[in-house]
Amino acid sequence: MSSIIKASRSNRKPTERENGGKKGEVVLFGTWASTFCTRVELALKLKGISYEYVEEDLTNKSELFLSLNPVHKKVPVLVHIGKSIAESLIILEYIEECWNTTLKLLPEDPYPRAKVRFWANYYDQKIVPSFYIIFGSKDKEREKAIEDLSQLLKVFEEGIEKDFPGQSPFFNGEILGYLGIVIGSHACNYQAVDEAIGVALISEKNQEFLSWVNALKNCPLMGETLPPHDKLLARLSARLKST
Ligand SMILES: N[C@@H](CCC(=O)N[C@@H](CS)C(=O)NCC(=O)O)C(=O)O
Repeated sequence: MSSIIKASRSNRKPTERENGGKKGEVVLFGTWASTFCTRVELALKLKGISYEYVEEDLTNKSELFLSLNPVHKKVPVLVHIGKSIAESLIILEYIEECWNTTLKLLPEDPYPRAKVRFWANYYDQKIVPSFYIIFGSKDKEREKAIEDLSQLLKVFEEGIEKDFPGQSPFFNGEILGYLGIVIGSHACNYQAVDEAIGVALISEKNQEFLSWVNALKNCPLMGETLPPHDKLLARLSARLKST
């Protein structure tokens, strides 16, 4: 793995057990603009796990990468002591279970735990695809797609308020939690998308959601892990021009 880019990244020194004891035992294959990879980086940093980062060129996927995720052929892939794990939500759960002596990403109680997983799943199944539809459409079709997103966000807002009355499920106490990672890694990029498409992605009707996202954006770890705004904007604008 000569192309491995050493990528820091922990807020405190990990214990030997946490980092597996040897350099290179945790390797993340990702790409800088991927919100799914940001999720994994956030979880690794929160748990204080040292890792190496390999930037994968998705236009020319390496044989090594394809051998690690032969089913979906997508980033992120986490390799832990030579074993590969794919799919960001599954990787988050793996990290939570494997490094279970450090801070927790998920609530301890099974019921709120299940609810957090439910809303993370809703976000990935319903909301993430609607961002792609907005990005890939124009004019009236885009207006309709933005309205559809607003309705999905309304369901999300109402569901969160009902399931977590008077508390934020996005943080575990003061610390970013599983749902905060899942939502924030994606939605905190909304300004770059707004600027690229020239329309506000999150409607005025979803002020609640916007306030949650802005709270997540203010979290220092989120700020240092998200892709840089200008670089992302340039990437999105180039994508739009080429379609
Ligand atoms: N459901 C997957 C989605 C991952 C995904 O879509 N990754 C994109 C980058 S953002 C990718 O690798 N695309 C390459 C391809 O589709 O060939 C997850 O949660 O990990």
